[in-house]
Amino acid sequence: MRLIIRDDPRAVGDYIANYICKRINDYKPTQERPFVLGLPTGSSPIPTYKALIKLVKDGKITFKNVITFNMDEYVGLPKDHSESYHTFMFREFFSHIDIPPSQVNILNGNAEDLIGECNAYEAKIKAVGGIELFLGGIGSDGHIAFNEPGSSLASRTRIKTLAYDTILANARFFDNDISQVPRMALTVGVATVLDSREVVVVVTGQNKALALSKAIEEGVNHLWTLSALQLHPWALIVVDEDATAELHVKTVKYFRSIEMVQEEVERTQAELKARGVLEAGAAEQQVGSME
Ligand SMILES: N[C@@H]1[C@@H](O)[C@H](O)[C@@H](COP(=O)(O)O)O[C@@H]1O
Repeated sequence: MRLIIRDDPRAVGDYIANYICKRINDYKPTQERPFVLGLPTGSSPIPTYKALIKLVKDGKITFKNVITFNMDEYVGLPKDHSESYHTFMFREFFSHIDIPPSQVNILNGNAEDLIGECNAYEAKIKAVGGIELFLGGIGSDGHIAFNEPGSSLASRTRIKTLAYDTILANARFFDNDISQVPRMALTVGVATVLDSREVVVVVTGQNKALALSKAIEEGVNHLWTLSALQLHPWALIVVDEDATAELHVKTVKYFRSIEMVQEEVERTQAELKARGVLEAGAAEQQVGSME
């Protein structure tokens, strides 16, 4: 696992957007071989979405050959409700980029057969070849998607009852009225996220600091579902300074030193490539660090 620390949420968003942009461009997606991207909702990914929109507008990236799968959706909230994740995604991201709406996948929390909906979602992910990169966020109790504390780390897309803490946290989007917050959601499982070839998670704000420390400084534990990322071969967590508040100083120093060495390696590789000592492909392969 790699941990990248930036000053504030905006710098975190810029870092992740550039990272995703590079991944998609290096993949060279086509209609026959699209890039499959998993996406979250929440306030934390908004700076990333803003930065990605700018990259699209500046012509640095296109989403024409990208297929997306969202992490979760409330059960029973009308699709066009201002706080449905469907509305959120189009308002904050999809309406501003060039992705064909037919390539956007979001769970239907109003399906007649909710279990069938979840199973079909898993099947569709499989049918398009699996998710290349899953971008995620976390709740303050460490949940990834809506995998609340106690979720099975082997879980798949399913119906989930929300934790009271999450209902309280999300009440800010429902006029601070807890009674308006849906009690259930459809969510991809922890194993669905772990199945993707790469996972990138955004964690910003002091209210996520405890969850971050539990997830990276302690063992894999279903009470902090983000900790399952320790089992993934290619995971990256990008955080702001505030989110590091509960980490040991030595943890922060360690991950900073790794980033420094990684940058040095990348610089050397780029220089060798420029001088024709290394072949282009070889340089990229060596630099793509997996933990
Ligand atoms: N289901 C979503 C999660 O996917 C998201 O990570 C979390 C954090 O939201 P925020 O980024 O607003 O703190 O909110 C909800 O619970």
